[in-house]
Amino acid sequence: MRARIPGSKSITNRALLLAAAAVGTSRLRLPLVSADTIAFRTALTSLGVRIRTWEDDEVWEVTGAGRGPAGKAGVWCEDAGTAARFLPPFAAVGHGRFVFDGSAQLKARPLGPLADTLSALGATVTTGTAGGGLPMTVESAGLDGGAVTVESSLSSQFLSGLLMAAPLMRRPLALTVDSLVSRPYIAMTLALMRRFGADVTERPADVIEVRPGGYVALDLTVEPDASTASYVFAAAAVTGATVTVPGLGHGSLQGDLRFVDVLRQLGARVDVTDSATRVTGEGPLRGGFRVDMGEISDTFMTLAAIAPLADAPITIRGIAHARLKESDRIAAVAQNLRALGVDTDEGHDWITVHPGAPTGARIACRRDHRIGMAFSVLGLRVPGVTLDDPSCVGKTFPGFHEELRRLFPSTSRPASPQRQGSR
Ligand SMILES: O=C(O)C1=C[C@@H](OP(=O)(O)O)[C@@H](O)[C@H](O)C1
Ligand SMILES: C=C(OP(=O)(O)O)C(=O)O
Repeated sequence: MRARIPGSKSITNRALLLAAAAVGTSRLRLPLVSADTIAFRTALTSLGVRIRTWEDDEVWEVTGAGRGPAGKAGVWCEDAGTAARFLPPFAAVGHGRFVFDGSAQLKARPLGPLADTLSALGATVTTGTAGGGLPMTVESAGLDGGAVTVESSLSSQFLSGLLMAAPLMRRPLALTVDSLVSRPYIAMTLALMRRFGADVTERPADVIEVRPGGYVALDLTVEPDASTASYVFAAAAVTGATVTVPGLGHGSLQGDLRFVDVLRQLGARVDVTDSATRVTGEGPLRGGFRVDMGEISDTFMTLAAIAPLADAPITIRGIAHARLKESDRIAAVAQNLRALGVDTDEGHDWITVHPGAPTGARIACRRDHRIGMAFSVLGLRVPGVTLDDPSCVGKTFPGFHEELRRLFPSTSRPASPQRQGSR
């Protein structure tokens, strides 16, 4: 079966920002169209960037001015971490006063290290709480660059935002990276910056140097989202089906494609080519391992939700920063697994899931799309798994339930809002 996986959120929102910072008109083909990317697009529009959509949203055309925004603006980031972390540095290389705000969920997520670094670079920044958080006000008259350290143990997004703004600074910027999580997202940022023409050098000891010179407009086709693909790959592994995702293969910019290595460890067959990735379920899942998912933490819930079906415990570690996302994801996964009758142990940065015979339960999604999607996969094997908020998937994959039903029509599938009447 060929899955229809929408475009990468991380690539879409980076490409929107880089196109907005470039001189000229860029075209993004097959962007992700979901709450997170529409929020990012709308936020850029509030900053004065011209964006047009064509062909039923299959092409987004962005006209950049080659500089940061000017004037005064209020910018609504909704639930999007990428908007709250990528847009303030872009505003700081502009001229004016910009106020960023977002949902209660986003307000609870950290921004302190970004505020500190922007202040060290010369912007005037205030945040909603002492530790940093929305609303964030940025007042600036452009930035000079220089040498700063970016504390990156809570999120890599602070560093990505600063890096992408750096070519619009007046002088070179040298960033020393301290305690980086989610490292593959920085490789994605640097790769996309280079495609848009930036001059970037990675030096020893985690120093990244970016020289001024701006960006040039580009036409870019967005790959399918690898984090989203984890759900259909896991679904193949637990049902014995074969699922192929075209357009995701060797050369992908997304670290989360490495989730298939975890499925291989569980006993699934995995084939990755230049143009596609295919996963086939091959009998019972083999547990009895520990895996560090700190670099691919958006996919740890996909593994944790199917882990009770394995023949031995599975420990996932290195994921403390997953407590700072749309929900405290370690707590959310543990709570829901226990509600399903599955033994679970957790610590600050790890979770152990024991084998079990999960019963049905109503999953508490905590407005977290990935909790909803991960437990829907378990629902393919366990009758009576329902979601308290099926529409939470709209943050990154509004058509998730329909696509899972299209791929697995005959499996006991509970998560559909229509059939369960649980909306
Ligand atoms: O840069 C990005 O596009 C992202 C980075 C990751 O966040 P952290 O760096 O906060 O772990 C990831 O969880 C998020 O979904 C997208
Ligand atoms: C953490 C996530 O989103 P963001 O940080 O971009 O809001 C996610 O999509 O899982």
